[in-house]
Amino acid sequence: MKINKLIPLLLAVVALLCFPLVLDNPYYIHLASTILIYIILLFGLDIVVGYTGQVSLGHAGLFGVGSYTAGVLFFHLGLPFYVTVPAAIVVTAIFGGLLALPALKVIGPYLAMVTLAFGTILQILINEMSFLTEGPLGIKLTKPMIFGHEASEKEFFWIAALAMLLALVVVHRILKSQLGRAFEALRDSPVACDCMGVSVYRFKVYAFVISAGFAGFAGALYSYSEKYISPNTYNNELTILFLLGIIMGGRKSRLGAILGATIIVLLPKLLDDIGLFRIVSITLATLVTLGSILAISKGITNLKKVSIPVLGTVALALFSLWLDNITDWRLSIFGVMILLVVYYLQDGIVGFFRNFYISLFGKKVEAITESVITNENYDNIISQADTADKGPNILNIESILMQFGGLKALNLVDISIKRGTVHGLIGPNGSGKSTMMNVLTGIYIPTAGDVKFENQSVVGKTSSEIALSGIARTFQNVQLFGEMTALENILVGLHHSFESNLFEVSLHLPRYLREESSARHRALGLLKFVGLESLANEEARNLPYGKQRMLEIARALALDPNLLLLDEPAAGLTAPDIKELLTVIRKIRDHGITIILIEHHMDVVMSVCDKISVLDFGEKIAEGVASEIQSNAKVIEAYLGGSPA
Ligand SMILES: Nc1ncnc2c1ncn2[C@@H]1O[C@H](COP(=O)(O)OP(=O)(O)OP(=O)(O)O)[C@@H](O)[C@H]1O
Repeated sequence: MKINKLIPLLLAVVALLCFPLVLDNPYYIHLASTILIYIILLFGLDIVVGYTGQVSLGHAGLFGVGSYTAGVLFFHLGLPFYVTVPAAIVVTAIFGGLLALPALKVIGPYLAMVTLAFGTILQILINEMSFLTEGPLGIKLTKPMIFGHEASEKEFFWIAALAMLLALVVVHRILKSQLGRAFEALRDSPVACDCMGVSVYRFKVYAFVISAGFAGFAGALYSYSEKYISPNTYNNELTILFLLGIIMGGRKSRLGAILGATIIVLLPKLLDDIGLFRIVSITLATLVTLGSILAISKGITNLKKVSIPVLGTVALALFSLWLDNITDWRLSIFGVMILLVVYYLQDGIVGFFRNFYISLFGKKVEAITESVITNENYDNIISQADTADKGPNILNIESILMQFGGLKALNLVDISIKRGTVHGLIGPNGSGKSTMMNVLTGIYIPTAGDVKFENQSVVGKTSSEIALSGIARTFQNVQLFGEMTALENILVGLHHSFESNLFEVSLHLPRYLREESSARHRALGLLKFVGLESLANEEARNLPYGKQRMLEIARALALDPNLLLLDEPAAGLTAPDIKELLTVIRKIRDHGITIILIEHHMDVVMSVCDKISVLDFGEKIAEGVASEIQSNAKVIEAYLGGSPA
C-alpha cells in the first residue's frame, strides 16, 4: 500500500482504538461497539448487494443464526468465545448456502421475496425451537472471558474493533482478488461473465455464502455485546435497516459500509433528542446550501436541480427549531430523510462526494505502476493454439435447427471450420448469424442438430463450460464490465488461470500472490497487444467505442482460446480503427487461433477470410473463398434483393 494511503489509515486505526480512553462513558462505548458490529455485517451485505447486484432481505435472519449459534453453544455447552464465534461463522455460511442454492435461480423481485421468506422462517424457527433457543424467553450470555475475567464494556469495544479491522482486511482482499472481480463482472454483464468461463450462478452462490459468513461473525459478536438475545430482534425491520445502511452509505465501498452502519445506529438515537436533532439539521442545511452554491458557481449543476434538496434541508432545520418535542414526529422525519437520501444520493453518501470531487477536480486515472513489458515478450503473451493430433476441422456444425416458436432462425445448417483459418459468416440482417454465435457459446440450446468442437459435442453444456473448453467470443453489442477498468476486464478473462481459494486470498498466501502478479503481467501484455496499455486503469465505460471493441477482443484472448468468435468487430469503427483491427485479426491467426468472423463490412471479410459461409433466412446458401462468394448469384440476390443481372 502506498504511504499516502497508509498514514491516514494508521491514524484512523489509532483514533478508533483510543476512542474508549477519550470518551469514557459505557453508553457511548456500547453504541460504538454496535456500530462496529453492524459495519462487519454491512461489509458482507455489500458483497451481495453492491458487487453482485442481488437484493437480499434475509440478512437479519442470517444475523440471527450467527447470534443464536454463539448463544446456544455458550448457554448449553459453556463453550468459550474463541470457539463460538468461528462456529457461528461456519454455521451461518452453511445457512447462507442453503438459502442461495435455490434462491439464486430466481432474480429481481422474486429473489427479494424468497430471501424475505427465508428470514421470516428463520425467526419463526428460533422462536419455536425452545429446546435449543429458549424460545421467546431468549438466552442470556456474559461478555467474553479474557485472561480469566469477564470483559468490560471498554475491553469488548477493543475486541469488536479488532474484529472489524480483521473483517475489513479480509473483505478488501476478497474484493480485490479474482473472486471480487467475478462478483463485480456478473453484475455488469452476466452473459459476458458466463462466456469468460466465470459461472454466474456459482459465483452468486459463492458471494452469498461469504456474505452470510460475515453476517454470522457480526451476529455472534452482537450476542456478546447485548448479553441477551431473543427472536424479536431479528425481524424484517432490521433487514430493511441493513439495506438502508448500504444504500445510504454507498455501495461498493468499505467507507460506505462504515458510514451506513454509523447512520443506521445513530439516526434513531438522533431522533430521540430534540437538541441534537436541531444541531444536526441546521448543520446539514448549512452544508447543503454552501455545497450547492459552490456547485452552481463551478457550473456543475443548476439552480433547478439543487432547489429541492436545499429547500428540503432548510425546511427541516426550521421545523426542528419550531418543534418542542420530537417523539411524535420521529418516524415521519426518519421517512423524509431516507426519501431525500435515496432520491438525491443514488450512489450513497460516499458515491455522492466522490462524484462531487470528480466534477470539481476531474478524475485522476492512476498511471500503470506494473513493470513495463518489453517488446521481446509481448508477442508471446497470446498462447499458441493447441493443434496437436486434433484433425483438420476444429468445429463441425451438423444440421443445426434453432426454432423460436414458428420462426426457424437456423434451418438445418452444416458448416465445417478448418483449424487455423479465418472463417467468415455473412448474410443480410436477420439471417441467423448472431443466433449461430449464441448456439456455439451455449446461450441458446439448439432445437435439433449437433455442434462438435475438437470432436466433442458442446450442445447442452453451459456457456462457462464451453468458454473453458476453448471457445471465446466478442459481442455484437459490446458487453464489457463497464464499472471495471480495462485491466480488470482482462483479469476477468484470466480467471481460469487462478487456482487459489478463499483462504489463500484472505491470507495473501504465496500461490495467490504469484497467480495475481502473473495474471496482471499477462493482462498488461494483452492490452499492449491491442494497443490499449496506456488506458489500463481507465474504466471500460469511459473508453471510446473503437477501443471498447479492441478491449473485448483482448479479454476474449485472455481465455487462451483455440477458437475465437468475433461478432461484427468492425461495427461503428472508423477507417483507421478498422485497419488496426485487421492487423490484430491477422496477428491472432498467426498464433494458430481459428477465428469465425461475422461482419457486414465486406472489405474486411473479403480481405481477411480464408473461407466464407453465407446465411439467408436461417439457411446456408453459399460457401467458398472470397472470389467465389463475390460472384455467387444466390449471394448477390440475397444482398441486393434481385437477380445478378
Ligand atoms: N431470442 C429470440 N427470440 C425470438 N426470435 C429471435 C431470437 N433471437 C433471434 N431471433 C430471430 O432470429 C432471426 C435471426 O436473428 P439474428 O440476430 O441471428 O440475425 P443476424 O443475422 O445476426 O442479424 P443482424 O445482422 O441484424 O445482427 C431474426 O428473425 C430474429 O428476430
